[in-house]
Order: sequence, then C-alpha cells, then structure tokens
Amino acid sequence: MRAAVLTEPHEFRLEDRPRPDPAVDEVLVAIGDVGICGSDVHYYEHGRIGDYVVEEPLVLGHEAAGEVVAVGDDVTSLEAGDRVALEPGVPCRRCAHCKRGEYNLCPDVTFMATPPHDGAFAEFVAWPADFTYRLPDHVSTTEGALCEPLSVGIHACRRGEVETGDTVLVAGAGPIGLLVLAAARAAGATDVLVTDVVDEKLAFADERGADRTVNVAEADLEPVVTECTDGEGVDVVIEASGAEPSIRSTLDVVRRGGVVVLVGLASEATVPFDVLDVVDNELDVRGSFRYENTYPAAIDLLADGAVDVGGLVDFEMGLDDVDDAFQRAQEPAVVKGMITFE
Ligand SMILES: NC(=O)C1=CN([C@@H]2O[C@H](COP(=O)(O)OP(=O)(O)OC[C@H]3O[C@@H](n4cnc5c(N)ncnc54)[C@H](O)[C@@H]3O)[C@@H](O)[C@H]2O)C=CC1
Ligand SMILES: CC(=O)[C@H](N)C(=O)O
Repeated sequence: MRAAVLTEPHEFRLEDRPRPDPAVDEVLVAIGDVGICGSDVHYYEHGRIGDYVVEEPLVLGHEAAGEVVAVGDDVTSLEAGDRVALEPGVPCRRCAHCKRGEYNLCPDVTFMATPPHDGAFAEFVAWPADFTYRLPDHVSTTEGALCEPLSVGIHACRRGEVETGDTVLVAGAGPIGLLVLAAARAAGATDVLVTDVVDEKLAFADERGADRTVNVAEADLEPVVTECTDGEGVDVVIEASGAEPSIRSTLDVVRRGGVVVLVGLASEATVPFDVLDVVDNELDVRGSFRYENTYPAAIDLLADGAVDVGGLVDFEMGLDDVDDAFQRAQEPAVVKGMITFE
C-alpha cells in the first residue's frame, strides 16, 4: 500500500509499505478521506511540536474516515463494507484516567500522527474496532473525517458547560473555532460572537451562523461585548486561536462567575494572567485537551443536520499531491484541506 511519510521538515516520501493485518480486536480500513490539521502542518514545517519530535519517518494525518475491508476474529460490532470514522487516540484503558472515563488524559495514549505513532495518510490502517464508528448512509466519509475537529469543539463546549440561552465568545475562526461555533449552537447557545484577525475567516463565521464577528486587529473587543451583553460579559469564552493577545483578553470579556475554556495552544509557554481578576470575579479557567466520548455525538449531530460541515473543505487532493496540499493548507484564508483516496 502507498503511504506519505514525512522524512524531515518539508520532505514527504511516497512509500510502498506492507498492508497491515488487523489484530483480533481490530478492523482494517481502506482510508477514504483524511483532513490536514494544523498540527500536521506544524510537523511538516518544524519537525516537532514541543516535546514531540519527529525522530523517525512519520506518517501524518489523524482526521480519518474510510471503509472497513476486513475485521479481526473477535470483532462483532463492524463488518466489511461499513463506512467508518476513526477516533485517532487509543488510550491504555488501564490507568487511573482511563478508569475515570477521562481517557483523553491517558499518558500512554497511542495518537495517530504524533511521534512515534503513524497516522492515516496511507491507503490502509488497522485500528481497534471500539475506536472505529460506523457512519450512517447519508453521512459522507469527508464528514466522517471532520468528526475529529468537531470532537474538539464538542469537548470544549462540554468543558465550558455551554447551555441553552448562553452567550458564548469563540476566539479564532480556524477549523477548530468554526466547529466550536457549531457545537455551541447545537448545545443551545443563543448568541455566539466570533473573533479573528482575518476578514475572510470572519465572513465565513458569519455565513455559518455567528451572531456577531469582530476583527480584533481593527476593533476593540470589549466595547462590542459590553454592547451585546448589557455590560455583563459573556457566559463562556472558548479561546481557539492560541494567540497570546486573544488569551489575555478572555478575562476582560467573560462575565463575573463565567467560564473561560482554553483550547488554543499558545506558542509561548507562559501568558500573563491577572490572578485578581480570576479570584475576584470567581472565574473558572479550564483547559480542554482533545476529547473523550465525543464521536457518537459528533456523528449524531452530522446525521441529524444539527451541525453542517458542508463548505468547510476548501480543497481535496490525492496522495501524489501531498506536498502541494500542505503548501495550500498554509494559505491564510484556507480553512480545511483534505487528502482523498480513490
Ligand atoms: N486543545 C486541543 O485539544 C486542540 C488544540 N488545537 C489548537 O487550537 C488552535 C486552533 O486550531 P486551528 O483552528 O486548527 O488553527 P488555525 O491556525 O487554523 O486557526 C486559528 C485562527 O485564529 C486566528 N487568530 C490569530 N490571532 C488571533 C487573535 N488575536 N484573535 C482571534 N483570532 C486570532 C487566525 O487568523 C486563525 O483563523 C491552535 O492553537 C491549535 O494548536 C487544535 C486541536 C486540538
Ligand atoms: C493539538 C492538535 O492540533 C492535534 N489535533 C492533537 O490533538 O494532537
């Protein structure tokens, strides 16, 4: 089978590799679509993300969906021909975090396309059946692949305890911010404000149902939030840009007693935070890391039409064009690129 392997920064090699055999509890999936995530682009550009360093050739891609072509002897939940989405992180199932159900925090997780674990820019992937989810007939494998970033959005909203009637501010209108917007709407948020520094991204957020968009490179956010919330501040801020000024501004726009959820990964490890603000206003500041138990909800939201990911994908390219695809994925106005397999 063919696989696109990152051998060093800016260098993909198309390799012929043996097709994997599924273990007894795994399914073999012929990959149909794989999204290009910002983290894939970061590994391509820099060969590392923090402590995760590409030391051996690595297959990237973790937003994947396709069709089951074989099942291991013990698998009863899926069969050949099923179209499926693959949850890319498989935890150890034994540690205290796994036992508590917070398996996204498992320190021994095998996460696709995170060194040293290969990802899904490959024709076939063998994957545990219980982290592989059947897609209804009317949900495409492109949508199945987008269950991954949608899961990040669902988990962030769960962390923020977004409820019916809430006013939510989503900072950053990249794929994660846009899917936080979608998940917040599905959770019942009635007013969603979205910020970015790129007008095209904000126009897109507007089309996708944002009540108000603010280009924070051109306008002050605080007066807009004051106007929209009668001076109270928003119930929940979900920071999905990772930009330091945006992270800092979260405390200025959340209401007293509100929740700030940090999803974006800041390039600087430390960002000054006004502790008095947090204490005095009794703010909940929470991290949100990947997701747990979100795939069934993501698939249901797509199947019911409660979340529409149509239009999120700017381009689709084959494995042969993986270099070009990664160049295009870095254009500022591009939201999502997809590698597709015939
Ligand atoms: N916590 C988690 O589990 C995960 C975190 N991430 C992180 O979430 C963030 C968002 O991911 P993507 O949407 O893929 O990234 P992206 O880079 O495509 O989107 C970020 C957006 O933020 C905008 N932005 C830049 N400066 C801003 C500012 N000052 N205020 C508001 N917006 C600003 C950019 O123009 C861009 O549209 C990244 O930091 C990524 O590393 C991504 C996936 C999972
Ligand atoms: C942080 C990322 O962007 C990536 N999706 C991951 O979960 O590692």
